[in-house]
Amino acid sequence: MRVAVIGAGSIGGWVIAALEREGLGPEAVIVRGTAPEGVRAVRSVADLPAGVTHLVDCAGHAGLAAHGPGALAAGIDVITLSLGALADAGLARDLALAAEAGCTRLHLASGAIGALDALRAGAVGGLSRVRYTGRKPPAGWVGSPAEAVLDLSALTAPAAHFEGTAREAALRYPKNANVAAAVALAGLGFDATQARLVADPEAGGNIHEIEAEGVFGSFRFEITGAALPDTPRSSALAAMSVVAELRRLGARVTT
Ligand SMILES: NC(=O)C1=CN([C@@H]2O[C@H](COP(=O)(O)OP(=O)(O)OC[C@H]3O[C@@H](n4cnc5c(N)ncnc54)[C@H](OP(=O)(O)O)[C@@H]3O)[C@@H](O)[C@H]2O)C=CC1
Ligand SMILES: O=C([O-])CC(=O)C(=O)O
Repeated sequence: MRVAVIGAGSIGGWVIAALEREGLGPEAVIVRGTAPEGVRAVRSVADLPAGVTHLVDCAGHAGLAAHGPGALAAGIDVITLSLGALADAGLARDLALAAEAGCTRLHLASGAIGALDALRAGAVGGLSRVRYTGRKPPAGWVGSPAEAVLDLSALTAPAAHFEGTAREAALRYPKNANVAAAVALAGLGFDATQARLVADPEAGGNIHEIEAEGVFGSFRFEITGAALPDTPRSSALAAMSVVAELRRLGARVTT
């Protein structure tokens, strides 16, 4: 396994350091601006060193759109955290066609949520209702459409700023609603999955909740994720899930 990364922001920086600890390079990092010291910075898939087998996308929707199809078509598997980008049907189709052409796979990291395995299994028997609620402290919504409906700095009680389908959430909140997309893709799909996004001054972290019902029964899952040290927006678990996915892909016995 020879690994490269797209993006050296909050998650990318954590992942690069973790890959070094795991003995997995990275061989190179695709960046737009400057790269952290000690890594080989490149601008595009074409500049990657020969022999890279896996490209880890930590750059958000724009990074996946810019580099995902090219990597997949060139024979490089892609592991992404930008699941919400798949709410754009055109990009989802391009990625699938590129993977087909390159005999590769696009792997969706579990990101900041869990219980996707139960949703995937439940979907086989039939799901009747899946609802996702994402709750972050106000600072976690800075730079998102929440700012148009709430005064985040003055909030004293929890306030919902979005209610709709997972597709709308993923498209409108590209930096904040990838978990809504993960829940949708594992379960009822983008249009039948309900999503609710809340700014909560009392939240002790990034809280993600799934309520699911179906032939299998029902479950409720909730996780309070600690944010990465340099951003209140992104959960550390999202960065960890990329490395977990690489470990899974490299194992003979997979969980
Ligand atoms: N699935 C999940 O659970 C989660 C998914 N995410 C996704 O991960 C993304 C990254 O999060 P985070 O690290 O906190 O965000 P940051 O803004 O800290 O980092 C994003 C980095 O990607 C770079 N980038 C953007 N576009 C490109 C490109 N085309 N080519 C190369 N680099 C690019 C940015 O560069 P520049 O500085 O030049 O803009 C920036 O350095 C989020 O936007 C979100 O979509 C986040 C949290 C959870
Ligand atoms: O990191 C998180 O807690 C979730 C997040 O931003 C996303 O779903 O895009």
